[in-house]
Amino acid sequence: MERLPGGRRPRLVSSLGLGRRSWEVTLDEERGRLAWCDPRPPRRVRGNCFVPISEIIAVEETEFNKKQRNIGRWQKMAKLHAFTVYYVKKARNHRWRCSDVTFWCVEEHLCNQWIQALKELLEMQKSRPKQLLVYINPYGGKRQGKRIYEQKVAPLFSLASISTDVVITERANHAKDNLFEVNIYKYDGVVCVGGDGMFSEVMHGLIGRIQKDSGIDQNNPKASLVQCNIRIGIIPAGSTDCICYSTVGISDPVTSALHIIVGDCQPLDVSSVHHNNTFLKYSVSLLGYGFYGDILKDSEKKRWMGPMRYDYSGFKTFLSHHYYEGTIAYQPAKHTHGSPRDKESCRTGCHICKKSEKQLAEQKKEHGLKHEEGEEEWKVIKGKFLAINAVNMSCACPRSPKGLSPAAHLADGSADLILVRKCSRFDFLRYLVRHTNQDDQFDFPFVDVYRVKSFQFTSKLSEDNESNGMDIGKKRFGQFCRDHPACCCNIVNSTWNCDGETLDSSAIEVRVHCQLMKLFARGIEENCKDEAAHSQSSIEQLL
Ligand SMILES: Nc1ncnc2c1ncn2[C@@H]1O[C@H](COP(=O)(O)OP(=O)(O)OP(=O)(O)O)[C@@H](O)[C@H]1O
Ligand SMILES: CCCCCCCCCCCCC/C=C/[C@@H](O)[C@H](CO)NC(C)=O
Ligand SMILES: [Ca+2]
Repeated sequence: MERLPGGRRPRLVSSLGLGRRSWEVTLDEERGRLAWCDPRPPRRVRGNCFVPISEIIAVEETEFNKKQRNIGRWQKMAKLHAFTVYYVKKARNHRWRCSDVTFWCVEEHLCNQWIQALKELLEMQKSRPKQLLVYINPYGGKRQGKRIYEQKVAPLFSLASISTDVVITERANHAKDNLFEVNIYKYDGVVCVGGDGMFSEVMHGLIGRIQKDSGIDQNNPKASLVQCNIRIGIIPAGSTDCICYSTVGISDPVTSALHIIVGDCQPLDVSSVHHNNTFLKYSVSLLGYGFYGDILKDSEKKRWMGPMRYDYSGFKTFLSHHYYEGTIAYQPAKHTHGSPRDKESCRTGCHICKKSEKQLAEQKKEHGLKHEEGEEEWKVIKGKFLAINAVNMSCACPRSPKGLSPAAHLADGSADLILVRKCSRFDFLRYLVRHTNQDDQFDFPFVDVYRVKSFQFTSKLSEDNESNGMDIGKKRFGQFCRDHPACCCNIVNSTWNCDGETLDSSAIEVRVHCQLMKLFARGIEENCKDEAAHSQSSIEQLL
C-alpha cells in the first residue's frame, strides 16, 4: 500500500474510473476523508476533490448501465463494476444538498473492497441516528409539512438506512402527550416537521418526560433539571422557523435532513418560566412581552392567513404603539465572557459556548444534580416599555437574518434581555428597521440590553393589585388610561410570547438552564464556501 506524505498509511488507494477518465482515489482514514484526483487534469481545471467521511451520506453498489454514461472503449471490453458515494455538497448561504459521484473499475473484487471499506467507516460514525421518531404537523405554516417530509426528507432517511416511526399529529399537544407514552429511549432522536410551535411541543414532551422519569418536579423553579440527550431534529415547515434558522443558518428541509443524517449535535440553552411556583413553559428562542406578545395574541385569531398573519398583526401592533409599565429584576450572567454588544456572533464550535460546557461539567462533578443558587446580586429596573424581549439565541429568521440579538449564544447558559422603553413611533420604527440591516439595533438611548442568567417581571397592574387588593376584573374594564386617552398607555397587561405560544400569566420568573437539550445541528458555519464544493464544480466540467 502506498504511503501518503508524512509516512501516513491510507486505507485504500486505487485507480478508478470516473466519467471517461481514470482518477486516483484515496480513502484517507487518518484525515477522515475520501479524496480523488485527476493525475493529468486538463488545463484550467482543478483535479482534486475530497469529501470528509463525516459528510458521506451513503455508499451503494451501482448497476453501471443504469447510469448510461458513455465511457468509450472500456464499456465494450469488459463488464464494469461501479459504486456510488452520496455525500453532502455545501452550496451558498448554508444550504446543503445531496450530491453523488460514481466510480467504476473492471475488477469486481476491487469494487467490493471499496464498498466494504466505506461502509465500515460509515458504521464507525457513532453519532449518526439509526432510529428516529418523527412528528409531522400537517397544519403548520403553509400546510406543506406532510408533502415536505414525504418528498424531500423520507427518501434521504431511507438512503441513509435510517428507520423511522412517523406520527402525523391530529391535534395540538398530540406530539407532546405521545412523548409521555412511548418508549423514547429506543430512539436516537425525535424529528419535528413544522414550525417553532411544533418544536416547542416536542421539546416540552421530551424535557418533561425526562424530568418525570428522573423524579424532578418541574414546578420547582430552583430544581436542577436533568439534561435531555435525545436530540431533536427540526424539519422547517412553519411560519417563522426561527429556531431552525438560528441554529443552521437557513430554513431549508433538505439541509436540516442532512444535518440529522450526519448526526450533528448542537447543545441548546433552555429557559424555564414559572409563576408562583407553578411551571408554565420552557423557551429556547423568544420570550417577548409588549410588542411581540401583542403581535402573537392578535395573529392567533388569524391563523387562516398562514405566515402572512405575522405581517398583518405586526403592522397593526406597530400602529397601536402600546407600552406597558412594570418592574424587571435580573441576575447578570457573570460566568460567560461574551456581551450582547459583541461584534462576533456564535458560530460552529463557538469557544464561548465550549467554555460554558466545561464549566457545566465541572459544576456537575462538584455538586452532582444539586442546584447551587447563585449569590449574585439582583438588579432592578422599573419603567414603561414598548417591548421586553429575552432571547436565548439570536432569533435570526428570514424576516430578520441577524435576529433580535445578533451576538446571543446558543449554548452559553445565558439569555439577552432587551428592554425597549417608551419612545416615539418613528424611533420604534427605526429600531425595528435595524433588525433588517447591518446597523446596530442596540445603539439607541431608549434600548438597553443585558446578558442574564435569570430574571423576573411583574407588571405595574399586578403590583398595584397586590398592594391595594383590588379585583383585577374591575380594573380590566378601562382598556386605556382614562386620564390620557391618546397617550397609548395600556393599563391592561400585555401577553408573553413564549416561542410563539402565549402564556397565561404576566408575572413570571425565568431561569436559563445551560445546554439542557440538544439539536441535530452544528450552529451556523463560518461563511466560507467549502473547498470540496469548489472542486466538485470542476469535476462536473469534466464529466
Ligand atoms: N394536527 C394539528 N392540528 C392543530 N394544531 C396542531 C396540530 N399539530 C400541531 N399543532 C399545533 O400547531 C401549532 C403551530 O404549529 P407550527 O409551529 O408547526 O406552525 P406555525 O405556527 O405556522 O409556525 P411558527 O411556529 O414557526 O410560527 C403548534 O403549537 C402545535 O401545537
Ligand atoms: C418595518 C420593518 C419591520 C421589520 C421588523 C423585523 C423584525 C422581525 C423580527 C422577528 C423575530 C421573530 C422572533 C421569533 C419568534 C418566534 O418564536 C415566534 C414563533 O414562531 N414568532 C413570532 C413572530 O412571534
Ligand atoms: Ca444563550
